[in-house]
Amino acid sequence: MPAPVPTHDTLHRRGLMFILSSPSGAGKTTIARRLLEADSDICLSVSATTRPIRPGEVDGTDYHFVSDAEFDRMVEGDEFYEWARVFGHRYGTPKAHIRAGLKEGQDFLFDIDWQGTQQLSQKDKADVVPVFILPPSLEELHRRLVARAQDSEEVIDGRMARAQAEISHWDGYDYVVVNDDVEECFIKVREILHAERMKRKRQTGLIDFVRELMRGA
Ligand SMILES: Nc1ncnc2c1ncn2[C@@H]1O[C@H](COP(=O)(O)OP(=O)(O)OP(=O)(O)O)[C@@H](O)[C@H]1O
Ligand SMILES: Nc1nc2c(ncn2[C@@H]2O[C@H](COP(=O)(O)O)[C@@H](O)[C@H]2O)c(=O)[nH]1
Repeated sequence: MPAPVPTHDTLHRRGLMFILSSPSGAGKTTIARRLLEADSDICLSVSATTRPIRPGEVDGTDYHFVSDAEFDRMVEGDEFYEWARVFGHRYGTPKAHIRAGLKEGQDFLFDIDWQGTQQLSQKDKADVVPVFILPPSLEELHRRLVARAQDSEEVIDGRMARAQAEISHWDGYDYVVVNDDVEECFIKVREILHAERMKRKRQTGLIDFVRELMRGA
């Protein structure tokens, strides 16, 4: 049977790795959740972490919460795409499914820090779309961490102490968005995702489609 003629609706596209990074409390998890609700074509890359679970978090949905020994086993088994130590705990991206998913056209959303972004960019630059979220001010960042009411004062102080060091990595990102108003920030981030999907290099089915157009069929 002859292969079906491609149409613009059925064009194959390679998936992308959409990364959101920011200092703790700037709002990347909030924006990530909005994006996942609004767009069924992107799914969250659920990281493994050794940090304790927070109230309201669900194991397997927000993170895979694992022991130090389990994390060691995963590192030794080469199960991570990238991993890093952040705020005294280890966090890593399990690589199962991601490479195969990208080939199939699945987009993945990553809520990871600058160390993980560097590692993914070094491995698969063409698939990575790195976005950095900035807070409108350090005062507002502190207010948000306190208002989130999920970390002790000591943990919040530690995260604030690291905020400027995190912000110093802003220039390693292709896109930078200030999260002042959540809705405005979400719209900008969604626009970046939509534009990146249209890049010629990602639309791998274009060659056959254009070939058909050129044949005048
Ligand atoms: N634009 C905004 N205006 C006011 N509050 C916000 C805004 N964006 C996020 N928040 C709130 O700030 C707090 C921190 O947001 P969030 O948990 O999304 O940050 P984060 O960058 O993912 O932090 P972490 O790296 O610690 O996970 C949350 O309580 C969230 O509801
Ligand atoms: N390099 C990686 N960083 C990660 C990963 N998962 C989360 N993170 C980053 O850790 C901090 C703290 O997160 P929190 O949930 O404890 O507040 C934050 O910057 C995340 O983006 C990962 O798999 N790799």
